Amino acid sequence: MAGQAPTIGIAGAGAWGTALANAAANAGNDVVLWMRSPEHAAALAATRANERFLPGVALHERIRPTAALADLAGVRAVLLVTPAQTTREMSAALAGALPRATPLVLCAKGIERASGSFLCDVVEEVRPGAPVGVLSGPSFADDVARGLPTAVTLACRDAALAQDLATALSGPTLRVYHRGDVRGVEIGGAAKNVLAIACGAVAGRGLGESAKAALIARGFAELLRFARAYGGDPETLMGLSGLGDLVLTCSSAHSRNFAFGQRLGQGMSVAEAAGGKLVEGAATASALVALARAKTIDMPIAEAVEQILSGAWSLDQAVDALMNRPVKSEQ
Ligand SMILES: NC(=O)C1=CN([C@@H]2O[C@H](COP(=O)(O)OP(=O)(O)OC[C@H]3O[C@@H](n4cnc5c(N)ncnc54)[C@H](OP(=O)(O)O)[C@@H]3O)[C@@H](O)[C@H]2O)C=CC1
Ligand SMILES: O=C(CO)COP(=O)(O)O
Repeated sequence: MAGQAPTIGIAGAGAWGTALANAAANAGNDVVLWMRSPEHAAALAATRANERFLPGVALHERIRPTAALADLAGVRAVLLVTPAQTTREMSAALAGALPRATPLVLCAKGIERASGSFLCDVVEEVRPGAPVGVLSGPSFADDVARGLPTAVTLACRDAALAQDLATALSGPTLRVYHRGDVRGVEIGGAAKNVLAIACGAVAGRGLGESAKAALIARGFAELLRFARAYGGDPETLMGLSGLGDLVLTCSSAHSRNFAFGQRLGQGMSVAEAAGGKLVEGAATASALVALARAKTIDMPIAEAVEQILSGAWSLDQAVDALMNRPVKSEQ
């Protein structure tokens, strides 16, 4: 990439897109930060802050907000940071704006609900032959934006590209590891959100810390089984994007997925519990469970979350179902 301007493009200026923009700028890059609303872009440019999604955080001076996709045309790589379910429409829009060689790095965590496709497969369908990567790991936007030490993983099938992008994005407070296992990294991010809803529900219902720890451990076993069956490397799942993110998201009410589960556990309806926030695990649960069933992968916790979300089971029924499964060997 010698000779190219060190500019990173970011599509999506919510909490995570804005935090990543600041981190990329801190790492020495110029950043073009795209959002769909021209009014929002004008507000960011005028106030040098994103009060709607990341209040109290100043926008780095090297970030240029824009609502014109064409402004991303010359960048070194684009990080796609809009919700998982917008991946198809956003990659199609970006396909029209970017040269084929520009890598697209997915930062959303989920599985496409309508098709049951992994997000990287969606991007590859829409931009055949173009380089695709995934960035994922334990990282609350607020922490990254405040410059607290954070580590994530960036995976591309092209190992040299993964290393190059990880180096470009790593800075004083964000450490980016690189890896070749795209599938493993994206599975970790997508599935942990569903499991975090279960952990939140247990906390909300007051079922105790022991139950939460059991869910994390047994949830991790589900993650491993699923990843193995769908071509992820189990070693990836032991790392930041798997176990690391599962532990973070299952332990903190700062997570929207955990907080959503917590409110379900306190007795709110599914609609009330979301509270207008993005809850990726709720959007992905049915697709995850359908993929698991298609390969007869045993994922009772993910199944229980899906049954609660679809209204088939109450939380108490889900707990009963999990506790009364036949006694088995731990694996
Ligand atoms: N927040 C976090 O700590 C982390 C989030 N992530 C992941 O990043 C992804 C985004 O999360 P986050 O930034 O927190 O979400 P937010 O809700 O904060 O922001 C979502 C952003 O996506 C934009 N958007 C929504 N729909 C569309 C669309 N159809 N077309 C274009 N833009 C759209 C919104 O724009 P508008 O304002 O116009 O609606 C907004 O800028 C999720 O998959 C999440 O799991 C990953 C790691 C950490
Ligand atoms: O993915 C995240 C942290 O790594 C953010 O989780 P939530 O979407 O649950 O807030």
